[in-house]
Amino acid sequence: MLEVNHLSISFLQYEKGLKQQQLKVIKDLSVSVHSGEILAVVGSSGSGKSLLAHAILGILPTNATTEGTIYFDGVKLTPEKKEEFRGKEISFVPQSVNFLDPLMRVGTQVRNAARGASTSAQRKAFERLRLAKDVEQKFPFQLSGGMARRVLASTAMVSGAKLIIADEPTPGMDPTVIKEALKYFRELADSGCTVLMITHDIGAALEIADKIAVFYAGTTVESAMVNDFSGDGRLLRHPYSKALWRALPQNDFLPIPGSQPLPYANLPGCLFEPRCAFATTECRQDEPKPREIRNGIVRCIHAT
Ligand SMILES: Nc1ncnc2c1ncn2[C@@H]1O[C@H](COP(=O)(O)OP(=O)(O)OP(=O)(O)O)[C@@H](O)[C@H]1O
Ligand code: NI
Repeated sequence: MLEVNHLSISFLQYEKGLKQQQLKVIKDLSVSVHSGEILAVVGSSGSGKSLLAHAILGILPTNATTEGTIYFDGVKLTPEKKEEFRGKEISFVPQSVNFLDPLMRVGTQVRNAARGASTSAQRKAFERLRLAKDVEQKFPFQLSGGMARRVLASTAMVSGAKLIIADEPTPGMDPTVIKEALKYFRELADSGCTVLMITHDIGAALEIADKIAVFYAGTTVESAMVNDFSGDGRLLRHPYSKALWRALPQNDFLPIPGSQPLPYANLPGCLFEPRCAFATTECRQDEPKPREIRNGIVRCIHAT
């Protein structure tokens, strides 16, 4: 249903005076999701998760240049196609509540954004996400952060879209509402909808996703089945995925020392090498190419 192949995104930036430089923030990123599946995209802040969503939707800023191809339901997504599908076949739950129109009552917004969803569908979604009846009459500034996020999620839920891209849909929500929202996404997927869910919350991802794509410094280091995240993490293929898994409170709770390289660091070899406990001199030479191992994809020359 969705196939992103070798996506790269650069931003044109001005340095001192009129000198310009291309800053590559996403490099050779590929992901694919089948219909009825939930793919969770996890990775630290700044790894390129939102940019992937914006590239699929065609809402990158104008100083961005992209390479690579994106297919949706067999159709190559050109800028025209992206605009045609946006809000119809492809629905978006944005990370920022600033996507809400400050001057429009939220009930009307949800129905408009979902291209004419019925009032009863909108009310059902609000009820499920525990938004009181009077919320539809409110303006965005009258909502709390968590309420605004529930309004944004409702839009995707009533849209009837074939593909939902949800960028951090749950922060600020109560645990019971998070559970309900996740269940809602799962039901939509079970009824044939495809979901790409971007999240910091690996726990939430593991609860509902079929597959997990792990992002690091603008690329996918691993795509794994959800069941690979279990036990001591030995089924995982990349040292970063294993480290993420072990950093969870229910596991060893061990943080990973160091930090993600910045886009302009321009490391020659593996981007995770500086933080990797298993790195060898070969890791510093070439960028590892994606390889298929045990039904997953990994970018690490040492993975088995
Ligand atoms: N308009 C822009 N111009 C220049 N760089 C940008 C722009 N937008 C994003 N970036 C850079 O691209 C990288 C990826 O950003 P992105 O928003 O996709 O991260 P993210 O994984 O969604 O992070 P978070 O989890 O914090 O939402 C970051 O290094 C960011 O600084
Ligand atoms: Ni983001």
